[in-house]
Amino acid sequence: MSNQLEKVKELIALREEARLGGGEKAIQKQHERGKYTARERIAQLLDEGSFEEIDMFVRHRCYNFGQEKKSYLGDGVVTGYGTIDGRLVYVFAQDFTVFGGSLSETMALKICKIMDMAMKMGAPVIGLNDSGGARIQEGINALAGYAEIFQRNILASGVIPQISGILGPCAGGAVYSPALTDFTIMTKGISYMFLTGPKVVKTVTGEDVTQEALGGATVHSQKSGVAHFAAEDGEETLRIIRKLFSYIPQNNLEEPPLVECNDPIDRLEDSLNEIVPDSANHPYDMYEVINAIVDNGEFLEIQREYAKNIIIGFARFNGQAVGIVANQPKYLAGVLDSNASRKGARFVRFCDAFNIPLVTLVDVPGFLPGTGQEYNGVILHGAKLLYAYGEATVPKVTVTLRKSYGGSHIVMSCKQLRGDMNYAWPTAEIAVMGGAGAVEVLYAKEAKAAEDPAKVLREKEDEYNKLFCNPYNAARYGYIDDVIEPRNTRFRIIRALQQLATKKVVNPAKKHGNIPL
Ligand SMILES: CCC(=O)SCCNC(=O)CCNC(=O)[C@H](O)C(C)(C)COP(=O)(O)OP(=O)(O)OC[C@H]1O[C@@H](n2cnc3c(N)ncnc32)[C@H](O)[C@@H]1OP(=O)(O)O
Repeated sequence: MSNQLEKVKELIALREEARLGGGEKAIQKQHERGKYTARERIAQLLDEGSFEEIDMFVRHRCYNFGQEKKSYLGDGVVTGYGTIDGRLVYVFAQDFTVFGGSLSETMALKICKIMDMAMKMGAPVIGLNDSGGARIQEGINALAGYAEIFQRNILASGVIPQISGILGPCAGGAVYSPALTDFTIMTKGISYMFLTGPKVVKTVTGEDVTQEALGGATVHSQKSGVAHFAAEDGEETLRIIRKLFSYIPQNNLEEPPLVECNDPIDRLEDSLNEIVPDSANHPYDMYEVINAIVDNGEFLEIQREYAKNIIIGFARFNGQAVGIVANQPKYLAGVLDSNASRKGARFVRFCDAFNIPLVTLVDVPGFLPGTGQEYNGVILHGAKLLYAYGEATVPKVTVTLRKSYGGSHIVMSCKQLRGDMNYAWPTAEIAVMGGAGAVEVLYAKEAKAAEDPAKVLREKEDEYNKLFCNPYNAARYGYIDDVIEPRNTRFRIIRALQQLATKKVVNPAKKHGNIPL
């Protein structure tokens, strides 16, 4: 065998060794935990055969606690690039078979390298997390590694999309990298995220709690809002990432991919002409409206289980990706509260950063009143949504279906917040407040003095409703561009988006704004 062939053989052997990560036993253990390995996950995520691995021969350089005798090719992370539906993405997948995927100095360097490449090439970064956190043997160098990653997450924010899949533990400071990215997808049963684990919680606060109850996928998708999706298993987590990616562009200078549309743009949806109940206090389901108007009824909902009074997610109109924000009358009457405002605001800002037009469907009775909300800072949280809509320069199409009262009317992409096309259904009620509340304020004294107070209030309420609880008063001032037939909503939105395709608005130059946090 020639010298060269010998060397090629050696390379092949080294590659085989690297592909085994922490070894066959560790891989078996990973499978027994119900988890795939880093390389198996990458293969499921990317187009077949598209992955190009980088830094396979990197080893850690720690000499503490006998670490020099224990090192693995590639260390605890697999990094590289590949494609999803033919589009370039950069990927890192933590390898739990090597020191529990814990972050070493060299692992951080590998992750930073592909983040830097992604920034240079203007392509998204997808991180698959499965790690015991900072590699304890490496001390401060592991912490420095995290800080390097976080700094890159921050600089990449709003420039390239960043998506985090959580497929195992993600604890301590490690949680801040996913938190800084745009979307976090957790996996039920095998993933958890928390700052301090159950043992520390018990020591500090005395509270007894399991890992699942403290930071499992269900907790973070329903209670905290940290996770945007809770997938049933690892495969679903990766499928969601692929689907999500189909709606978003490569970077902040590009448009989302246009998809061929086989759903007629002028499809009339007769059911919408009768969807709003006669009684203002009766709900209807906003999902029915969304499904009826978007291409083929396809809607990728984000944070489905969190703050259900507002619905956010991606859909397409005539093949063009949009972000949908909609009040849900079926849940808490669609009222805006702190969590709904935060949820909506972050989504609006993502869409604006990445050139995704916004379609807003309004049926909102107001902000939720009371000490619970006020003590929780609803003023600041509501202001976030207001700020997000007000600063957004992407095309903004708003349709008011029914209620649109007071401050919540302003917040939900009204004309003065630079809404481009503001439509209303004939059932819209756009006013300072509902009739019953208004007459209580205006005519309480008069009613009290009358022979039949209820009759006075009823008459005044009728008068108020006739004057204000309709779309025509707002349309009279041009605050509503047109009152449209509900069944025609799809077509009118598509027409509006076509018209707005060349929209250019530039906000005043500044270092950055100071969004209320
Ligand atoms: C930025 C600041 C931070 O990150 S502070 C957070 C520091 N990390 C932690 O406190 C978590 C420590 N690890 C753990 O609690 C457990 O290993 C967790 C993650 C819960 C996983 O448990 P389990 O599934 O039973 O696996 P295991 O304990 O057998 O671990 C597998 C191998 O991985 C190792 N490992 C784990 N975490 C680290 C770490 N942080 N640094 C160094 N090594 C770590 C374990 O020692 C174990 O190694 P081995 O297979 O026994 O050789």
